[in-house]
Amino acid sequence: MSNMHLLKIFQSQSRFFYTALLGLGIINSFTFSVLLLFINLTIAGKPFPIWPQYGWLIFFGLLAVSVVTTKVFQTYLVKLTQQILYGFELNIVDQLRSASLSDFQKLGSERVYTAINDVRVLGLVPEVMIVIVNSSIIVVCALAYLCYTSVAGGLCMLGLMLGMLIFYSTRNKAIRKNLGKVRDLQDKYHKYLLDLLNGFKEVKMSSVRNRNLFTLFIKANRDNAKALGQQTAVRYLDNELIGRYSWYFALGMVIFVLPALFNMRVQDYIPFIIVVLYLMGPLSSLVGIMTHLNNINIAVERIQSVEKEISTVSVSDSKPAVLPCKCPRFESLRFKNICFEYTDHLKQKSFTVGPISLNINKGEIIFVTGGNGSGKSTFMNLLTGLYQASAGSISYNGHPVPLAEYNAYSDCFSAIFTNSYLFSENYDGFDLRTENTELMHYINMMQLKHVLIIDNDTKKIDIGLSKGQTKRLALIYALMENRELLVLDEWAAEQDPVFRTYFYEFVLADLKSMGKTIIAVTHDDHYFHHADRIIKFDYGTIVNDQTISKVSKVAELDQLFV
Ligand SMILES: Nc1ncnc2c1ncn2[C@@H]1O[C@H](COP(=O)(O)OP(=O)(O)OP(=O)(O)O)[C@@H](O)[C@H]1O
Repeated sequence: MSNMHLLKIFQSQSRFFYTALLGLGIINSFTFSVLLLFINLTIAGKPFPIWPQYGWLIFFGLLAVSVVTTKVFQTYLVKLTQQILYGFELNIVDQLRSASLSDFQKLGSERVYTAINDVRVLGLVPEVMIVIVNSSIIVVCALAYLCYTSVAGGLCMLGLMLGMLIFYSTRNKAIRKNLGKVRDLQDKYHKYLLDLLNGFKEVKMSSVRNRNLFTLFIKANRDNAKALGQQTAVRYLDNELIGRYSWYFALGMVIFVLPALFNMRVQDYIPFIIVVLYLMGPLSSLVGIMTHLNNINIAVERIQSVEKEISTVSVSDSKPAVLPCKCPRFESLRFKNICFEYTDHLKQKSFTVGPISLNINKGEIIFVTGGNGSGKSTFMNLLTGLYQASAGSISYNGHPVPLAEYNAYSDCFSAIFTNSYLFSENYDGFDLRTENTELMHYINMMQLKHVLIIDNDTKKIDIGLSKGQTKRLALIYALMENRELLVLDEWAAEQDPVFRTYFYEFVLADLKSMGKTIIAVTHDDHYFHHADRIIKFDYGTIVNDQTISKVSKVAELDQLFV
């Protein structure tokens, strides 16, 4: 990404950006030129050509104008940068929440963490931009002044600077490559950290795993990053060193070579010496700021690539047309030739689900069964609109559901997945007070009356539950969503035998009488006779879809589905 791109981002945030930049440029170039002229005239013992008696006033007046202009621009830039910085941050999260599940799974949380960290780097923009603008103006003014004094000398200096520019841009390319590698290492580092945090128990349970994770992955990664970081820092410092000393070299040329070459008198080459000295500060600032500029450019590049990846197939939040905000009463759901493919990192198909065709009717209790890896969870993700089918169509109450309405479609389901997650805050806005009779009814139903602690003040349920209890609380929350379609993925797997029997024999019937339609993935073949229908998956397709008559014997079911 070029620096121009960064400027474009600023212009897109504030349409006065280029104008402000130009204003600052004009005022400061005028100021710096006049200051340079003053210095040279004073040394040459000449008065200022306009209003010589008010020279001091012009000098300090211009300084004041330049300080005020830079201050105004600086403040404007800081505000703009913060706006862009927080905008980027929110945009990443905003796009993430509307991304499809498969995009999110492909992206990986570690990339998101690195991008969020990268956003912070943008805080350096005001400092970098002010240095670049002011220093470049001084360089241009000084060169122009030099050319005005002596064309040959000015061109010599210009040549020297161009040489330095080419030298820096060549070295900078190598540095940018290194910085890119450091960021890739950062992505991996975040991944290993997530492994350590999410798999803490597993890490503690094996000293080999524990040691390998640390030494072979985390430490090796950090060692690599350290080596690259050192190499980059040394290169930067070398650049600075070469830049500074080549300018001293230029000074030496001016003092010793120019006078001899062009047969100059002292007063002729004094302006050169002044200009060279005048340029030393800005040039070294420019070289010094390159580190930050590179970091900013790389950060923006990476943030934008993450944003682009997230936004490729993001589902819009726009108001649904077929499915209004509140889901219409459920009557039927139809899957027609639905297909889905997982792809590997080379975009090759790794597993295909479908074509799946089926109808689900109001009030049905459907058990979904099949071996490990047969496609049950993938089907559940397709059913709930979390995955978008590559072919086929879904109809809700006879109306086809377009891609743009998948969010609204998902809102028709309550779902508890195998690795269900309980949030730290009540994002659903549930009424979590003991006075809420509905809540208390569900708590009784889940036999958690003496386990859950409801804090009426904070309106929160204190969480510190076993796995089975957590799943029961998840079901309470799911029921409080008051949705007609309930999807459960191996919900009862963590329940004790007594509660499991109670769940299949009584809870399911209760939920059905409340008007729920239930689709549950289960391996609990002892309870298959509590379903109205059993769907069996194998190799990604439905191999059996059987309605269970109430008179069916458990033995018959065993033959059919096990
Ligand atoms: N995120 C993913 N990326 C790529 N392939 C996947 C992904 N998730 C699942 N698969 C593949 O899809 C196939 C079906 O997986 P799925 O999770 O749907 O099976 P399942 O029937 O639910 O299995 P289980 O009973 O073990 O939970 C598996 O072979 C798996 O390798």
